[in-house]
Amino acid sequence: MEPVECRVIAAPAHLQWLQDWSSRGYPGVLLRPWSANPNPAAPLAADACDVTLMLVGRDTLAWARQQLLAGGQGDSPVVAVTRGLTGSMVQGLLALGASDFVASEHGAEELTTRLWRLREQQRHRCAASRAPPASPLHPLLSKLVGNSLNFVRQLERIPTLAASDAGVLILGETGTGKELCAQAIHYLSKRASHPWVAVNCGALPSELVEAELFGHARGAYTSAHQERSGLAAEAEGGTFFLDEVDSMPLSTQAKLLRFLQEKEYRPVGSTKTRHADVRVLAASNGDIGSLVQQGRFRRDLYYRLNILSVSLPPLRERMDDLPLLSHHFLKRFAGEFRREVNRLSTAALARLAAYSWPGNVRELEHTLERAVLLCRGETVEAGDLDLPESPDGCACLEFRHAKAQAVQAFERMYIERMLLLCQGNITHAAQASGKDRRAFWQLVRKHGIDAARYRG
Ligand SMILES: Nc1ncnc2c1ncn2[C@@H]1O[C@H](COP(=O)(O)OP(=O)(O)OP(=O)(O)O)[C@@H](O)[C@H]1O
Repeated sequence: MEPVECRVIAAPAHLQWLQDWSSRGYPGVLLRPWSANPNPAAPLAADACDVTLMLVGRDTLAWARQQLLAGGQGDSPVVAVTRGLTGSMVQGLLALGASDFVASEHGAEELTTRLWRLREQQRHRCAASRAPPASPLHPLLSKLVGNSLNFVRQLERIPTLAASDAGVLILGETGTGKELCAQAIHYLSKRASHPWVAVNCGALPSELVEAELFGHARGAYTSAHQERSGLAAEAEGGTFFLDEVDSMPLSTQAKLLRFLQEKEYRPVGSTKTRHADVRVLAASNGDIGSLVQQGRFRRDLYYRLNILSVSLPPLRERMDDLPLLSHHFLKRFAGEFRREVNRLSTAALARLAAYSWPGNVRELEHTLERAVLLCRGETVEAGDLDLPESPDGCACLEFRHAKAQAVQAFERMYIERMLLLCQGNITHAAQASGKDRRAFWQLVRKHGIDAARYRG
C-alpha cells in the first residue's frame, strides 16, 4: 500500500522537536517537516497531504489552538502529537477540530494504524462529496422503481409538474409506468386530498366514451332510464386521468376541449351546463403527433393537453434497470404468494436481458409473477420464465413450463390475428372472439400489442 503522506508542523519554539521527531522512521508513513511559522497568528498554509501531524507541548497550546481555528490544514485531518498535555488540554484540541491525538512517545505501530484509518475515512468522505447528490425524490415516487438516467430525469420533473395546475401529457409505450407517474403528480399536488379518477379511453366503446366522462340525462338513450353523472363530476376538486387519450373519438374530443377551456360540460342529452373544477392529466402510448397530422386528433386539444409533458423510456432503453426491477417484483410476489423465492439465477437474468420487452415493465411484472408461482426452489431459474421466442425451445422444458409458454404464444398470435381481421377495432375484435371487451383489452395490454397499428 502507498504510504500515508504527513506534513508535520510545530510552533517556532519547537523547531528542534520537529526535526527530531520527523527524522524517526515509521513504516508506511512519509513524514515531511513543515517550516514553523514565526507568526503564531497566521496559519501554516495547507499543502496536499493525507494527514497533518501537529506537535503540541504545554507552552505551544495557544499556537495550536490558533492553527486549528484558522483551518490552515485545509481538508486533511489533524492529529495532535502531544507532549506533557493533560486530558482536558487534549480534549480542548479535539473540540477545536483535531481528529485524533497520540502521545509523542507512542510506538510506531499505534501511530501507523491511526494514520491509515484516518486516511481511509478521509478518502471515503471525499468520494461521497464528489458523488452526485442523492436524488431528492419524494417517497411517493418510490413506487416508480429505476435508476437509469433517462428514467430518473423524467421522475425528477414530477414534483415541479405537481406544483402546477396545468395539463400534463404523459407519453410512453404501454406498460412504461404512465399511470403510476400520473398518480404521483396527483398525490404530490394540492389536489391530493380530492378524488383521483382514472379512465382508459381505449378500453371504452367509442359510442360510450362521452357518457362515461360527462354523464347522461334521463332518456338520452333507450336504455338510459335514469340520469347518471359522469366521471368528470366524480373527480370534482381532484384529478382526472385520461389514459390512451388518442383513442378518444373526435366528437368527444370537442367536448373535452371545452371542458379544459371553460371548465364546463353538458351531459349527453342534457341542456344544462355543468361546471367542474378538475385537473386533467392525459397519457398516450402512440404517436399522437402523427394522429394530429392525419386529422384524427384535434390539434387545439393536443396543445391544450400538452402544456407540460413527461416522456417515459421503454424498458429496452433502460435495460440497466432490469436487475433492479426484476428483484423488486420477485420480492413483491414472493411476499404476496408467501413463497420462499429470493434469487434469480444468472441464467434467468441473462434470459430476461436477452428479451426485447414490448410490453415493458408491465410484461416484466407478469413474467416475474408467473415465475414466482412456477418456481420450485428458492431460486428462479431460466426455465421458470415464460417468455416467447425461447432460445431453449420447448423440448427441454418441463411440461407445465412448455404449456405456459405455448399459451402465451397462442394468446399473442390470436389477439394479433383478431385485430388484423377487425382492423384494430377492439369492440369488434372482442365480439368476434366471444370475449368481454375489457378482458380482450387486458390481453392486448398484457402482450404490449399496439392496436392502433392495425387500424386502417
Ligand atoms: N418504474 C416502475 N416501477 C415499478 N413498477 C412499474 C414501473 N413502471 C410500471 N410499473 C408497473 O407496471 C404496470 C404498468 O404500469 P402503468 O399502468 O403505470 O403503465 P402505463 O404506461 O400506464 O401502461 P398503459 O399504457 O398500458 O396503460 C403497473 O402494474 C405498474 O405498477
